[in-house]
Amino acid sequence: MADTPFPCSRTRIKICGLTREADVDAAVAAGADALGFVLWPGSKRAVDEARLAELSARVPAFVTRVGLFVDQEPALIERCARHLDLLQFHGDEAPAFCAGFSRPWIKALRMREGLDLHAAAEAYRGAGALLLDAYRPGVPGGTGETFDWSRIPENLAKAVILAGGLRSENVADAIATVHPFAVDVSGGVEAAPGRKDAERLEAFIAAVRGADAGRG
Ligand SMILES: O=C(O)c1ccccc1N[C@@H]1O[C@H](COP(=O)(O)O)[C@@H](O)[C@H]1O
Repeated sequence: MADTPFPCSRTRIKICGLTREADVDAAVAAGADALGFVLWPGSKRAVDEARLAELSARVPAFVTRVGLFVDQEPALIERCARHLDLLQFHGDEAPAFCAGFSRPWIKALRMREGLDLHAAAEAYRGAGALLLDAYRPGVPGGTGETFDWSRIPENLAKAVILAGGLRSENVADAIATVHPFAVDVSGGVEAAPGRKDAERLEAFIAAVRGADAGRG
């Protein structure tokens, strides 16, 4: 097992951007640990509050329901929280804002040049983890792009959820390089935006499990 502050023999897997019942069922059946629902209306994968309630009701116990928000209204976030286990803040939310709700939270950081991850880990010390995503100007996330994984220090004081352009073909390399606590995928398991592909989902989860088995 890697010598990191958050060693884990089983990399947790979050499947994000679910919009359909069949995809929720497929992700649960394939063994996902967490399911993400995008509440930001600018996304091609957006669901509204009513749809969130329907989809989250299908999720069995011990699978974490995560709501993704981008600089949104506190009242909306708190209403959605009723159907969620964890909040994912994917915009420019300040630490105090993220901490102001009735659920635990994680903070997404886009890996723009010059980002000091140690400073961010200290600033967002109330987060359950930091989710690291690719940076593309003007786009808050879900770009399907990777970033230079070697920029992630091994001794970060927060658990890392690695995101950004992951797919079954590159996730084993990503795990070997970063030793993340969890991986997060959206576009890499889709047939089209918001429509997951059961075969790609299964291949992704098998690739993660294969990488875990190879770590010894
Ligand atoms: O999925 C979206 O549309 C989205 C919109 C705004 C912010 C984040 C979004 N998605 C998240 O981005 C990462 C990486 O996604 P991908 O695997 O590269 O497609 C992941 O956390 C998505 O949930």
